[in-house]
Amino acid sequence: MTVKYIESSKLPTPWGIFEMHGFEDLEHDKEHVVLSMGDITGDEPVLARIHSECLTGDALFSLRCDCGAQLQAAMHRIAQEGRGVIFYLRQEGRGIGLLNKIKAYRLQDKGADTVEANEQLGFGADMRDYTILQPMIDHLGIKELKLMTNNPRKVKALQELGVNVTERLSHQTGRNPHNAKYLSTKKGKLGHLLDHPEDGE
Ligand SMILES: Nc1nc2c(ncn2[C@@H]2O[C@H](COP(=O)(O)OP(=O)(O)OP(=O)(O)O)[C@@H](O)[C@H]2O)c(=O)[nH]1
Ligand SMILES: [Zn+2]
Repeated sequence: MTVKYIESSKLPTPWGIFEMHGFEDLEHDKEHVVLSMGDITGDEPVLARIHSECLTGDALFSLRCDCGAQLQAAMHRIAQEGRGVIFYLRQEGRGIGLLNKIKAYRLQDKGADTVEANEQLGFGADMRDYTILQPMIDHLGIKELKLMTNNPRKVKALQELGVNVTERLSHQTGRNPHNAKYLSTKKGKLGHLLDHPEDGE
């Protein structure tokens, strides 16, 4: 197995006290973190967020995307329910890494959209690989997920890997004037299910 469980500790947050589990991903040389609350084993599907690292949005308050708001909303929803899990996967920039994301942002500053920018740099629109999830899910004893996401391709990718997603829960938040075009592109080119009227049909 290339993903190894290391240790767990408490993580107090503004929304409640989570349990934080650290995993080492030997294949990709990454350290992943899972936050859980309540008993996530058992037959009842677990409220879950599979969140891809976004240093700019999650930690630096960037308004270019909706990641930070989605992360906070997920923590809030889980705390309200008292049971759930957040996989914080170190797949920065949809898998291209932070420095390439900055290059992509530079191209977007000059007019490209988020997909065109990746392509101009020689990457696919979405380079993420979710195979790392299975060992973490198995270790934590999770059977089924109800997933907070607007991305149906994420649900499909997980189901193809054998991860049981029973339900997709819409997770729309964090829209602002700086990310409106970005969200429209996610809807138009990446198939995200967003229902703001400005995002078109
Ligand atoms: N390459 C690239 N990555 C970006 C850009 N904006 C955000 N990201 C990354 O996109 C990832 C989040 O993916 P999103 O497409 O926003 O959302 P998702 O995870 O597919 O879907 P949701 O579950 O609905 O959030 C994070 O790793 C961000 O760092 C961008 O313009 N270019
Ligand atoms: Zn982001």
